[in-house]
Amino acid sequence: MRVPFIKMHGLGNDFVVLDARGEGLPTMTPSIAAALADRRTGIGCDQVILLEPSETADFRMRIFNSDGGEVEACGNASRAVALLHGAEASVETAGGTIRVQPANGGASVDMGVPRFGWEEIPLAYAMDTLTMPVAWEPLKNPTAVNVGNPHVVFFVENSDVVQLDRLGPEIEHDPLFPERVNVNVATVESRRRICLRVWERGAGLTRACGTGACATAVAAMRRGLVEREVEVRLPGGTLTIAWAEDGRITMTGPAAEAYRGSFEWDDFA
Ligand SMILES: N[C@@H](CCC[C@H](N)C(=O)O)C(=O)O
Repeated sequence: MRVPFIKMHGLGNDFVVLDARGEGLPTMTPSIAAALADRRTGIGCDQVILLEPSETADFRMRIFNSDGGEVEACGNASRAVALLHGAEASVETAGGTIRVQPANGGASVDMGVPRFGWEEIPLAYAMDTLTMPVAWEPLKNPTAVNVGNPHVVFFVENSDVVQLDRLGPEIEHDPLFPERVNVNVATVESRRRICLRVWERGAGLTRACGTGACATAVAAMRRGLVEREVEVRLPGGTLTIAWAEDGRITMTGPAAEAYRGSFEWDDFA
């Protein structure tokens, strides 16, 4: 079966989008997703995004990391699919229903309400999630936030010098995080600006992580370090994150279509 795909990205965090809202596809599996995502032998991307019909929202978005694991949320892909859909829509994800609105070559996304309970992150055992009593070498006392998916956020003096390629996988796989975790290292530059690098669970270092930006902004707001609306600068560009009094997070930023193509399903199955 020949399957069309759309290559998209949000701030350089790139996706292979398969639109199965009309015609269905054979069953997606972790090994097919990993094979498609492979940059040497597949199409290559950080996440494979599968759009399907939904019974509760305008459509459903399924997210597979480049290691093949299916996960709950992806901020940058939410903006990309908003652009593809071309109109305001509710989107069912495994992390909850979000609302997307295309705007100025990108989109605004209502990412829902963050959760802070240790069992909601989830952590392996009870502890304060605002200032966690844990450390991995220079990375100390992070904040844990679940924004549909699990994040841990370290505030450091200079995020550029952190060995995230070495410490990221160690923290991601620490038994403290039974579902693994996305690892954010952030420097607060002013009350309206944060600089961020992210080691993504199941994908490694990426140019940008939308949910990481949301988790980091909310963590900094909870600590009183920044205002309720901030710019988060990532290696691939900048997102605006606002946390409203009603508890909901809005993420705004660019997204783009790179090219369209097709592949033979059996070559990856
Ligand atoms: N790139 C994404 C996050 C993708 C999922 C993440 N790696 C996880 O495993 O939770 C984003 O922009 O949020």
